[in-house]
Amino acid sequence: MCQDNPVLDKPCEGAFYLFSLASLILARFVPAAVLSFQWYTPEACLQFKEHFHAQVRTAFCNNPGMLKISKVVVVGDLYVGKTSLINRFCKDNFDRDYKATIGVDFEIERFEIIGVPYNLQIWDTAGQEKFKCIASAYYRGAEVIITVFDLADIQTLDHTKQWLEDALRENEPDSSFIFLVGTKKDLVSDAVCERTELEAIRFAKEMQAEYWSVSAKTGENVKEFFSRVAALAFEQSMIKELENTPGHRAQIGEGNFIKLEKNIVEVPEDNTQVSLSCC
Ligand SMILES: Nc1nc2c(ncn2[C@@H]2O[C@H](COP(=O)(O)OP(=O)(O)OP(=O)(O)O)[C@@H](O)[C@H]2O)c(=O)[nH]1
Ligand SMILES: [Mg+2]
Repeated sequence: MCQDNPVLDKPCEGAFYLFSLASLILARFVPAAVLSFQWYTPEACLQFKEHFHAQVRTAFCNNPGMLKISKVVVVGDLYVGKTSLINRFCKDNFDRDYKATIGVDFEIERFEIIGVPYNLQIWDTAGQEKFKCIASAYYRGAEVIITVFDLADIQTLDHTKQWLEDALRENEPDSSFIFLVGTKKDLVSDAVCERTELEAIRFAKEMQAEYWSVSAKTGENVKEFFSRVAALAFEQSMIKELENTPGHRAQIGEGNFIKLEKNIVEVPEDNTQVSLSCC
């Protein structure tokens, strides 16, 4: 079983809190695309209840037993570390040996956001050319597209635009959050990392993506990154659902919501962070 994320559970203090709050307020009111120049840090991933859209808060106060699922698709060159990133997050392990993904694979990860259960369905796709047509069949309906490159192999960054273009082609315009993720942070020196990140942030801007750097080996930024993914996807899908539904609140619970059998969730009135629940 996964442990609760200690970073997310511990209260923020002092400068961290201010930074976090400022980032969140920015993140709440400014679309991710506009923020793409920002370099996200673990502190930026916290999302408090009051920062969610009022419609979303109201919907969940009235319907705390609903469970929502969002689809996440992870793309990028072979060997960049897509599977390792997902395995570090979902299974908290790391394998030094390379085992190429054949076609696609997926994991479901449970979250609790503002006291509400929420699932991410994370699709891991193969980077090898020969599997591309199998993998691309699974791009459709992605609420989040994560384009991955290897911080230690700059060429893989050049290819991210093509991966993103392929994934976007299968989705409605402006329907997906886009992330650009540099992996294997542990393999590069601070100077190389900094240089590559400058280039990556430039790419992220063009791709209208949010940039993160992580290490599946050490776990650096991995939980924080997926918590950010979950918080943004959750809010966006809720707002979309509410906007697309005449009568808004009256219709909550239809569409792709899954009703839980029993009401296991209490929505607390105080500040509630995004937290990871057991696998
Ligand atoms: N040092 C280090 N090695 C990593 C990291 N992430 C992945 N690797 C290694 O890089 C290799 C490739 O990782 P995978 O996760 O299998 O790569 P992939 O992108 O899923 O590859 P395909 O499935 O072929 O598309 C493996 O040997 C991993 O152990 C990391 O953060 N640090
Ligand atoms: Mg793989």
